[in-house]
Amino acid sequence: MPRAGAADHPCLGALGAWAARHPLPPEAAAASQPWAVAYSGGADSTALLLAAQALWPGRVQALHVHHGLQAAGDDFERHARAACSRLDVPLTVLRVDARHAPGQSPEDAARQSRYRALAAAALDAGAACVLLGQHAQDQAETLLLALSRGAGLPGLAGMAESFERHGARFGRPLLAVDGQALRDWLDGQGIAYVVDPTNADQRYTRNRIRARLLPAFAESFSAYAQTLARSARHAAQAQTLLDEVAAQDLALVGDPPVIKALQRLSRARQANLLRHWLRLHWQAGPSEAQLEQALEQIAACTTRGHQIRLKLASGYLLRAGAGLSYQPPI
Ligand SMILES: Nc1ncnc2c1ncn2[C@@H]1O[C@H](COP(=O)(O)OP(=O)(O)OP(=O)(O)O)[C@@H](O)[C@H]1O
Repeated sequence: MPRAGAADHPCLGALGAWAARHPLPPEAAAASQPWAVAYSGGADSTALLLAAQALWPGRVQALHVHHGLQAAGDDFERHARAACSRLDVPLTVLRVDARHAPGQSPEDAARQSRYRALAAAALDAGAACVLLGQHAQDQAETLLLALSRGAGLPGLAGMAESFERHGARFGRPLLAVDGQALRDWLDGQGIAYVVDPTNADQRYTRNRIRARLLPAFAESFSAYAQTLARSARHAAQAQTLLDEVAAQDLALVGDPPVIKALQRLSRARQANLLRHWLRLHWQAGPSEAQLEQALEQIAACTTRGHQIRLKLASGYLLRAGAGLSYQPPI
């Protein structure tokens, strides 16, 4: 791989700026903890791996997940091994069982098991953070996907540039980097990467958005990736405020919420509190119709004998004495 640390690498600036915005905790920085890069072998994570290696030589580890789902998985692993050996970057290959449960989408199952495996491997390796390769067009797709599903603010906030999952820290330093610029750079350098054949499968909504919607957007609004990203940041900021209000309200009405105290809040604050409460303890997200029903029931709950039992997300909201309780699915 020629000129791996080239100064014109389109991800270098973004990675450095991201690291400055999200400094490592002092003990991690002092111990020179390694950075883990989630390396699929595709263009985005290849560019990220090269940028990380250029910025922190000798402190980068690659993590490659073999999902065991498609025949091409073995080729991806072979490619990852060869590329990391050329770059002199230590690589850990993680084999996961990504089969989906009934009712779960295959992509979601693969994503869940991937994050779990990456987090466990990063903790094992003592890595400070796992870096992911999503770029500006991925963020735009995420936003359009959220809009197409009628998502609320958490969905419209798009992908976070730093978050914690399964006890590990993750980062997405390339969210403002143009995907085409990154691929052009790799091609110009003669750096090979794999192309996942399922990315072209138009049965997936995300792929249809990428293949049809984004080109149409780009034709009419050349700065669409930046403007959509700005909208995502506004939504994320508003969601942070709503979470703060919900946390204050929850402290006021009790956890689990006392019905009489809940009824004293405005309907919008009740809805915000219930969403927050369900997400906080059970990562559950009720539909708009379910939430409306819950609010009706809470408003009608003015006598001792009034029972509440209704489906909320995939569990049940119940009345338990003076308060609410939630029964998650078994
Ligand atoms: N099999 C994998 N092993 C390790 N990391 C992965 C794997 N698949 C995805 N990732 C990480 O998650 C990010 C987003 O994944 P997604 O499936 O959206 O992208 P991708 O098309 O695989 O991207 P890339 O071009 O980097 O391969 C990737 O950039 C990479 O950092």
